[in-house]
Amino acid sequence: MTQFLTLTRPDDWHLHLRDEAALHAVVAHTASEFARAIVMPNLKPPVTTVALAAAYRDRITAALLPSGLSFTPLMTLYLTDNTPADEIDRVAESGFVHALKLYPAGATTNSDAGVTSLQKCMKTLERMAERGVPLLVHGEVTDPQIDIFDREAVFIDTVLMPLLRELPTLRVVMEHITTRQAAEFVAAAGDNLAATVTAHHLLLNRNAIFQGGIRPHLYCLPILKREEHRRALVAAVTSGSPKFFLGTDSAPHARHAKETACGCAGMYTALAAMPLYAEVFEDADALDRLEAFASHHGPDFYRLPRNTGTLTLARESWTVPDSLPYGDQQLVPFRAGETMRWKRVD
Ligand SMILES: NC(=O)N[C@@H](CC(=O)O)C(=O)O
Ligand SMILES: [Zn+2]
Ligand SMILES: [Zn+2]
Repeated sequence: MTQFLTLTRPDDWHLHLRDEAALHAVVAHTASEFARAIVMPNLKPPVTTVALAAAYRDRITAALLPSGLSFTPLMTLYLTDNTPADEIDRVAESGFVHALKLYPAGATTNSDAGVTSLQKCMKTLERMAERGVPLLVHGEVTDPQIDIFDREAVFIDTVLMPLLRELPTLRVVMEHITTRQAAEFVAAAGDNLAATVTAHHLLLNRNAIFQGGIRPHLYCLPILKREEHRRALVAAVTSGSPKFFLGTDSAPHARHAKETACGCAGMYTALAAMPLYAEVFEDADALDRLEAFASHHGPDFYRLPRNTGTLTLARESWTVPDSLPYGDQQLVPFRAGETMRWKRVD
């Protein structure tokens, strides 16, 4: 049995760091495993311009200072109906903003300012295709008539396919994919389409949300799906295809905002993200493919250099804390109170 796992230092290609006290509470967890992360822009108000992204990047760097960890936040902008095409030129020339994020209005946490119709953004999307700036998509339709478990598959057919037909060179990352349909669509598409996959969608199916009672800490968007879909995701990430890479979608919300009559969507996996992915790959008998998924495919897609340092995990059990400090509140991490199989050792 493998006892130590040393990998090129990985990156997280989908992360929520929040702001202020929350940012201070979480950023070192990510920076202790990952060299870089694509930082999501769904703050309140959202990060819609290169100038706002520069200020947010500075707040992240300042929050990390006490830890002494080296970490590069890769910034993104929140696409709105009114993002001017000229902002894309500023992105392309910035050197630190790496993508724009499409939140269909109303699809998820802090998406109210999101896009109401892609038709309103065509000039801006054309400029992104010209300048090679990737579009990251929360791929779910928002039509309340569509069953929540079908919203990703319907998004592919009704939004993503027409968009890629209209702009065949646009570079797109389908974020946090959760279905067989998404895995198959991405695998079969051109090099300009890739996907991130979370640890929780690889580890759990939708039964987990209701095991012995309702479990608000396992509610996220897109919602967990059937076992058939989880298996398709595991097959995709262990296939060796460069189109799939690591994105935790670690999304902290205070305990009281999760344990309530109408709880927020999001799981906090950043405390031990790599040990979670290691379980998935080990259980699929594919530990030798973890490094490419976690450390190679992402930078290759984003046209960035791979990291030079390493990260080592050891087979060593430890117990995840029941809760973590989160400003003057609490944060319940994924697997709270449970035992982990792998531990980061440097
Ligand atoms: N994934 C989630 O359930 N929540 C994310 C938003 C998102 O990535 O859709 C959040 O910001 O809380
Ligand atoms: Zn999302
Ligand atoms: Zn997210």
